[in-house]
Amino acid sequence: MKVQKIQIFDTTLRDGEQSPGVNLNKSEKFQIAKQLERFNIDIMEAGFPASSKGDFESVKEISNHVRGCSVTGLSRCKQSDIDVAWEALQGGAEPRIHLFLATSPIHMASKLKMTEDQVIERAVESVQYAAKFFPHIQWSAEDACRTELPFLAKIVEKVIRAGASVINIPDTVGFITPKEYGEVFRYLKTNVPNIENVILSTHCHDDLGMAVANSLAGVEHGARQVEGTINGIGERAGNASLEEFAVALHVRKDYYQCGTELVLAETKRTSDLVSKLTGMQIPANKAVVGRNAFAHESGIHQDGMLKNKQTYEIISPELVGVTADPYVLGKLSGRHAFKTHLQKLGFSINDEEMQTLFTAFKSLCDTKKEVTDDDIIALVTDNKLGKETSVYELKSIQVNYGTNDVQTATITLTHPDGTEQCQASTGAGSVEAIYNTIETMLDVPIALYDYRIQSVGGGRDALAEVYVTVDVQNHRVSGRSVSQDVLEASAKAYISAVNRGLVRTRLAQEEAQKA
Ligand SMILES: CC(=O)SCCNC(=O)CCNC(=O)[C@H](O)C(C)(C)COP(=O)(O)OP(=O)(O)OC[C@H]1O[C@@H](n2cnc3c(N)ncnc32)[C@H](O)[C@@H]1OP(=O)(O)O
Ligand SMILES: CC(C)C(=O)C(=O)O
Repeated sequence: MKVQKIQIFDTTLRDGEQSPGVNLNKSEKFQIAKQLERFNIDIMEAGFPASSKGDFESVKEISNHVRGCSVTGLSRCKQSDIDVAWEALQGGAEPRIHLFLATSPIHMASKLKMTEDQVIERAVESVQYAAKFFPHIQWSAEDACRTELPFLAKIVEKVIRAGASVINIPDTVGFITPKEYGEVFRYLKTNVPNIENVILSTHCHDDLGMAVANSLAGVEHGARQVEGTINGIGERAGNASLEEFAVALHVRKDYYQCGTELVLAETKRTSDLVSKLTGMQIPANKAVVGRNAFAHESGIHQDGMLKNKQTYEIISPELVGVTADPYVLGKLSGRHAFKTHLQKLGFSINDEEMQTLFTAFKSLCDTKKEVTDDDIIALVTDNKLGKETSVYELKSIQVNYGTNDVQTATITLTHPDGTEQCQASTGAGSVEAIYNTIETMLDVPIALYDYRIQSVGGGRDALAEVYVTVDVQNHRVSGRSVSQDVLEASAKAYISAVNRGLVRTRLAQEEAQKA
């Protein structure tokens, strides 16, 4: 099968920056440009040089330093814009200008206030003028998809004759459907002489959610360049998302018989960088780069995936540089995924334990939105603890507090072997005094990692709920306790975390011995 190459024209730094709220400085634009170079795009639209001094400087810097692709800048059909663009782009390896002029009746009459003939004349003049400087000229018919086809064909013919080597057919307002867009390309191919000598390009907006589908339709009808942005950012609802387009071509090569030369493994990194620097968050369910794009939560899907990934996965996450665990445990998960996850966490569980743990897991899921690894470790250790008698227990606690004093806690603790010990220690605060005292009585070193307190219920008799996270011999574990008294809840939460830590340490030793 012969695979036809599609050129990727990235306009993240131009149309992408037209996203409301996005404003990239020179250094941010340069960082994105270098990542786009690693992504191996073919053409990078670095900005609109005549729009501001800052954008001019950015385009110039990118053009002078990016070598892996051709750098271009947008320009109105206006000599002064073309001059500024040349000044910014002339240091580049393959300088290219992107000229545009609107061709739809509404844009010509209301915005440009020009007749059809004037628009043709201006377009031709501008291409001819740009040809004095630039070896490559792209010309775009702004709002092409609301342009009458005979007029579109006429102006395209004239600008080709004037020297344009790429003709772009933008769906500026995201209005067209895939079938109609294909028709536009088919019409131009049959009605414009010498059109085979130029590259036809798509540029689709996503107002009706069809930007990627339209770009693919353009490719099916002869477009050999596709414009878009990373994460689909851009004016209004954005542009065609390049990562979605490229992965669609890759996965459905059998159908499109076309491909890009993008380094797809750089997809996620590129998307993350653009999201970070533009401040535009990626929706979790966004195709290819969303947090959930490769995540499977329901039991039947997870079971299928564990048996054969091809049951539910058409894109391998590694293809686009995603490494996250695909299995999300939640209330819709089943036994197969739960057991596999326990194994990943280092626990081998027999059938009887599995039954108890799975029931406990399902009830936890009914009360908690997201079940984390910490929760699952707590389930396993609590299951073991439930059968244990050998744990530390708080027998009594007394705290001496004074505003000008160091605080003192006196604690009686029952050790796992049944013996009792009473000890006192000081601390800068009451909770610290309690934790210092408990630590002096334990056989293992404990490091406090996190402490949080909240009230349960309202009013004077509200309960105190304390969460504690500690490290016990390299195992991070949490404990929780609720009590009428803040200090008692603090002590009990700490001891509960320590008990879990000790069980976790012992389980790890048992697993190591088995291995
Ligand atoms: C579809 C697109 O995404 S096109 C790109 C859109 N991007 C941008 O506009 C971002 C950068 N733009 C800017 O910074 C400013 O608009 C500038 C610097 C380009 C121009 O600013 P101003 O001179 O103040 O003009 P303003 O933006 O208000 O109006 C645009 C003018 O350009 C004209 N114009 C619009 N498109 C074109 C074109 N392709 N070729 C020639 N003239 C054009 C308009 O008719 C209008 O002319 P008028 O002043 O004679 O009425
Ligand atoms: C300048 C052109 C290509 C454009 O951005 C559009 O029409 O949307």
